[in-house]
Amino acid sequence: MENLLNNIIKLNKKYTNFGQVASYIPELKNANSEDLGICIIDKDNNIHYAGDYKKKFTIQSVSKTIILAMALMDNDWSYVFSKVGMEPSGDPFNSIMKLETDDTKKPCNPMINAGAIVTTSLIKGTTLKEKEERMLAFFRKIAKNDDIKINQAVYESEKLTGDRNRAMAYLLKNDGVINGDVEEILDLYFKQCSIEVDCVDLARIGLLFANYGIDIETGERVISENVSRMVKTFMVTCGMYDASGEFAIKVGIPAKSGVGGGIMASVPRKMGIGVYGPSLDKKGNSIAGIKILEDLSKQLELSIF
Ligand SMILES: NC(=O)CC[C@H](N)C(=O)O
Repeated sequence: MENLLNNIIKLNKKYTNFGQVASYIPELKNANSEDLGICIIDKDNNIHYAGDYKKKFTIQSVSKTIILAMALMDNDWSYVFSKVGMEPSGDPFNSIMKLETDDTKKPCNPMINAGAIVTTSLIKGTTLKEKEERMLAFFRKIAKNDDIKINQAVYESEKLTGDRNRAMAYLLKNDGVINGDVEEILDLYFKQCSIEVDCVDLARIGLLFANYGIDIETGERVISENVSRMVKTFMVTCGMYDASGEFAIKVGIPAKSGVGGGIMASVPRKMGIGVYGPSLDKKGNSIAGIKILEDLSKQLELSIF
């Protein structure tokens, strides 16, 4: 397995030259565009890795899966889906357009920024501090890593430059889709995106979703079967934004990307995969990361279709 992973990294390294690291969040520009790493944890708890699997990066939009799970655990599902839809948008992750043109005024799905701002607004807690603590505790629990924390520099950079997200959030408040203090909701959203992880953390979380919410080591049910299923389904239909269709054809694994360069993938009943490659394609997905997953899926026959 280690040979296979090392080979896949070697073969696909060249693709890092064809993309660019995200720059619209200034702090993300500091990433090394040539980094590429992978970690796999299978259902028997075997762990395999290659490349820059230990490099830390911010989770960014991969967090949307986890926050969705929390929102579904904290609220009635019908309430959650009265505020956010279940359909792919076909638009870029930060698009604002359909918030105006859709009759419902609710975001198409929880994997685009507008939808994630809604799920973030549904996290329970009496104060912002309590919500942040609950969120961090949940991330630490599902990644089985107590050292997980927020990257303060990225958080501040996002907060300073996140006016597009701010615009969406105010529009959502105006339309009654989110309630409460918009700046507080945004603060929590920027914090969740700035949580620092590595490939091992993403593989571990991916495995939990792959295993329908049961911790393989302890047997504890951490997330319900239905919520795990819903999250994986959103990963298939919307996880790679407006590249989800092509990704389903070529890779065929539920996956979620982030502009920090991470991709978390969940192969049902088999394994969790964490990939890191901060050089992104035009749609904001790790350019070499997708190639790695494509090769891996072919070689290990991982497509769910
Ligand atoms: N695609 C992403 O990873 C986007 C997340 C980023 N924090 C944003 O809100 O723009």
